[in-house]
Amino acid sequence: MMYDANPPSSSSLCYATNWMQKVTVRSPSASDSDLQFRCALRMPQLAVFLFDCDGVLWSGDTLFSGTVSTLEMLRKQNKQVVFVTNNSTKSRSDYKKKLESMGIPANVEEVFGSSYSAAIYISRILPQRHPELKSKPKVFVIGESGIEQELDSENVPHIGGTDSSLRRDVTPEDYKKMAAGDPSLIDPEVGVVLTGLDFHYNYFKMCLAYHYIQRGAIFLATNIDSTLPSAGALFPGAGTMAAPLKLMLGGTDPVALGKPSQAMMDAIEGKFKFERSRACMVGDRANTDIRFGLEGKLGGTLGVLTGVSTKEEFLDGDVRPHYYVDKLSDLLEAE
Ligand SMILES: O=C(O)[C@H](O)[C@H](O)COP(=O)(O)O
Ligand SMILES: [Mg+2]
Repeated sequence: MMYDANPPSSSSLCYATNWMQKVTVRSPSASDSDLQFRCALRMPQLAVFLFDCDGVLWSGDTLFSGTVSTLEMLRKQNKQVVFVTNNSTKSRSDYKKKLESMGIPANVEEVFGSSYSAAIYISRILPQRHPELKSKPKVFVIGESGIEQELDSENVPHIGGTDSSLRRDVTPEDYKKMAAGDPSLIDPEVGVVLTGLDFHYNYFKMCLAYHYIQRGAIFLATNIDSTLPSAGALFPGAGTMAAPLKLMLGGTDPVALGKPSQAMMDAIEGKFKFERSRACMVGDRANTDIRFGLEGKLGGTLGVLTGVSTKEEFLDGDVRPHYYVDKLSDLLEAE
């Protein structure tokens, strides 16, 4: 069922036009009274759909039913589909494989992840703002291979990440070396610390990241989502990797390059050349996906209740989508 998350007060039943014609819309106002729908005028205009992944298409490795046919329906109506994920553990080519393994045709060009957003920020924007990075081009990574692959795609040197030699306890010798800035542990060419979702995070990596930042490395994050939806439940998100460093740094936040960062929106707009008024962001999380679409002044934002945010958040929170659905495949009702 499709809902309009911020309806005008009056309640009257109306039917959407064009491809949403058949969808009965219900006003989700607190009393859940019947209907108001303002998007009818806008919906036919929407030509580009930016799709969040975790919590919208799937939960971990479990594809939500109806996802394949919903994307097929949109593509059949010549709507452009772009996959915009904050999950930095996979690269664009990894996502192409995952999408295809789930029956969703996709090409690398249709995927825009936070790891790619971070890689192009570090390779194309940061050097202009920080010429000192010429002598410190390396990135110390907290994260998985998705980040490493995207940094490689932009020829950005990096250490840490999936390096298994870091998956160990810290020794008294390590403390001394880190404190002294011993190059056997503290690489003098590291100018950036980049944190993302890391399934192998440990005290040693945290120590190294902190000591690099203490020595002037720029503190970046692919994203700072607090939780990760998987198997229908929530788990520590990428933000929990940056949080200990933020605490140690007295509250300094990293620059986050994933949703809702408008640097990412600008990069996506630059790549896909779309009119923002004709684009809709579809997401399960109010403070990343929906904020991304609203602050990006997109023509529409659609919340999906199969992931992180609740109906109450979409209804009464500070960040309200234009519309929301219980699940993505509800859009099929329109066909
Ligand atoms: O912790 C994270 O990185 C996020 O929960 C996760 O990756 C979100 O991915 P998205 O919903 O943007 O596809
Ligand atoms: Mg999501």
